[in-house]
Amino acid sequence: MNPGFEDVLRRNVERYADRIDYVVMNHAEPDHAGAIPFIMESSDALLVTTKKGAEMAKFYYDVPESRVRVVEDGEEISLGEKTLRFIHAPWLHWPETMFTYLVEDGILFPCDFFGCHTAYGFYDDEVPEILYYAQRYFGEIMMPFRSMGKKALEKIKGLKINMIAPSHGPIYRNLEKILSAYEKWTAGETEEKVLVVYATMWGSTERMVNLLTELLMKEGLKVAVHNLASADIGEIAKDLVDSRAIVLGTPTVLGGMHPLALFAANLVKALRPPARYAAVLSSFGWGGGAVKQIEEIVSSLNLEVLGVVEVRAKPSDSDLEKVRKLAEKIAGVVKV
Ligand SMILES: Cc1cc2nc3c(=O)[nH]c(=O)nc-3n(C[C@H](O)[C@H](O)[C@H](O)COP(=O)(O)O)c2cc1C
Repeated sequence: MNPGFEDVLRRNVERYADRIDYVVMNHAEPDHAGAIPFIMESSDALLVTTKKGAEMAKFYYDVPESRVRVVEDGEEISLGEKTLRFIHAPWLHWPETMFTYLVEDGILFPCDFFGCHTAYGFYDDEVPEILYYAQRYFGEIMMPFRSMGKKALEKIKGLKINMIAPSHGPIYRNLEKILSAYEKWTAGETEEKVLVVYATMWGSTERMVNLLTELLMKEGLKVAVHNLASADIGEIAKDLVDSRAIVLGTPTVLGGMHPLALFAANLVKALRPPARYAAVLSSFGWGGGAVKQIEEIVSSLNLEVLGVVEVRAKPSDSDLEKVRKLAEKIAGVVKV
């Protein structure tokens, strides 16, 4: 629980129990574990976590070894009528993460996995656009750890799960939709979709972006376009989850990429999306430099560059023809 909400936590605990024996820490990040110093001080509880979690609890929350019970993968703790089973699920999205499974009720507490950044709705079926929130969260938090997510999904396959109660967003009592979405996202399955992110100062890059977008849409592709001057980074992360190609548009600024485009390129690098193809649109005034910089970044990613259209000042007719050719090439590989 977030630091600053200790009193809320205390009141909630007092409603249900007169003592605490165990505090389960699925994840050490402060939004989940920030109240641990308070709860450890005000009780004799043991902190239940993975080995890595014990190390994190020591550094973040000064919890001594004597107050920790390290649990192995699959280990259970009986609370009398209820049993908690701990499932190691590392790197979702920190190294210490685990899931807790309440055996008798079939409730899985996967912490951040399956999360949504929305406070709207208690159960999934009360939020019609739940998959939108789930995809956005996946893109922002889980996408770089797709292979670990895949392993975790395999691990919980044999469990009888009635509900999934993540630590952010609604509780899932209908599992099929979210499980099949996670199967797809962790496998890196993309759609016939192109993500276009761009910056522009005087509209030249934007003219090429607009033409490319129009042509790709005519080809029947989904196109998500974000002008970086006003873009919502979470939306870009969401669109990276299922886009097969990424187009970056940037003018040259001071011998390199526009700072917003540089930011976007670094974001793509960090989030490790499943896209396979890239293309670049760029404009310069005298000497250029943006394309060289973007090519350096893209070469460190696992992306095939389908084309670069670089124009001086404004795009000429022959430049626009190159954009048309690029659109054809993109459509040719993105459509399967
Ligand atoms: C602040 C600023 C810095 C620029 N730096 C360069 C530069 O270093 N090299 C260059 O070739 N052009 C430079 N330019 C010119 C732009 O790259 C050029 O105007 C380009 O056509 C802008 O594309 P846009 O219309 O998509 O914004 C600069 C322009 C501005 C406003």
